[in-house]
Amino acid sequence: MKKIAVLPGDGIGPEVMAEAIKVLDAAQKKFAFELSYEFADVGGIAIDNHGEALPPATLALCENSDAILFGSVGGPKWESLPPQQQPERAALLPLRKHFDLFCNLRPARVFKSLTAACPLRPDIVGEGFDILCMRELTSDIYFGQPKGREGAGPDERAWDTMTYTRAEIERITRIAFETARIRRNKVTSVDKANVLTTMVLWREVVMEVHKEYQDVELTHIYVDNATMQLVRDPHQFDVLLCGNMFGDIISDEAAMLTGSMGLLASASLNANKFGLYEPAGGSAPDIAGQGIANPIAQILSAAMMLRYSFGLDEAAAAIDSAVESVLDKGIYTKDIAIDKSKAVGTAAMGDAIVAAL
Ligand SMILES: NC(=O)C1=CN([C@@H]2O[C@H](COP(=O)(O)OP(=O)(O)OC[C@H]3O[C@@H](n4cnc5c(N)ncnc54)[C@H](O)[C@@H]3O)[C@@H](O)[C@H]2O)C=CC1
Ligand SMILES: CC(C)CC(=O)C(=O)O
Ligand SMILES: [Mg+2]
Repeated sequence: MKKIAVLPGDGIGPEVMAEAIKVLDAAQKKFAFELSYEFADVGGIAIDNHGEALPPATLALCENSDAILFGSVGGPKWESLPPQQQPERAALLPLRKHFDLFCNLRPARVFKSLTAACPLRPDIVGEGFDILCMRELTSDIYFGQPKGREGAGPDERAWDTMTYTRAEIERITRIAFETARIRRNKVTSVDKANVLTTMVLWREVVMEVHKEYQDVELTHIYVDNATMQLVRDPHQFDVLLCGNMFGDIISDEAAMLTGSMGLLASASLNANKFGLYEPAGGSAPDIAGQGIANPIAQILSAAMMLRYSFGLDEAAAAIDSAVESVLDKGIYTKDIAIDKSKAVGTAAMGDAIVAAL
């Protein structure tokens, strides 16, 4: 029996999490494995209920579980709190750091039946594309010290520190090359080495590690060009290797190129393959509470959990196929429906995926 810490969080988090649990329940019956779930508050809801975004009991549950299934945190209700107390900074970043979840996998692929929902020109998207955004998740400007703010008036200033160690770059780069070998053998490293010293080190280390992976094609690209090339010709990319901030930005862009933020799943893993699984998007306050959020990113994140944390490849593949077959039948939530009047809600999408499974 594998124990899952389920942290639905805020906004659409609980809505899409309910559908992922339905799908996991159906997968357990079909493939004869057993999961136990324990739910806990995280993010804004935890501030409301317990006075802090990452209560000790939630962290203890995660420590005593085999994997973490995470929804999303944050929203306008908590935006006026001091920055250090906001749900994203006080819960999600510390969780990633605590478990050393440095390797964030965000696969962006266009489902065949969704090419019409994809914002790219049909001649560009063709039959679809398949990119793996590999984002370093525990360093960079999000974590670098010092951070600060001081003064007042026109001289008031604020600062963050972009920082990477050689070891941090090496470990994510090695995984990028290993992963490319089981994909299409190509790594594009995204940096800004023309301006940032941190990124000069990034590029140097990527080139050094590449000496051990000469069979893998390596290209370097500046981040501004990368965002443009993604729109111009996404087919040129296989594994996009990014630091924390650039990967954050690039993965949202890649998500939308597939049709919606609500489609992009993610896995955040440490060296022992302990993982936190969450949609790449946030709590979507603009649609929360309406029952219209797309649960597919959360469901595919649960499938990634089965695959990476538990080696249940067959069950994971069956969930992926169930999602694909539901989309093939023209069952769409509002974000991906061309004819919005025919869109189904969050629960109906979950039910359809369970039925397909
Ligand atoms: N991992 C996390 O917990 C993350 C939390 N956030 C937080 O979430 C809050 C909202 O952030 P935003 O910048 O608005 O980004 P967001 O990703 O929540 O929303 C961006 C857009 O994508 C749409 N969207 C996202 N997920 C969707 C889904 N499943 N189905 C249909 N549409 C979907 C939203 O409706 C919105 O129009 C903020 O407090 C932010 O800090 C943002 C990103 C990640
Ligand atoms: C707290 C943020 C870094 C969350 C986010 O936008 C992400 O992980 O994609
Ligand atoms: Mg993001």
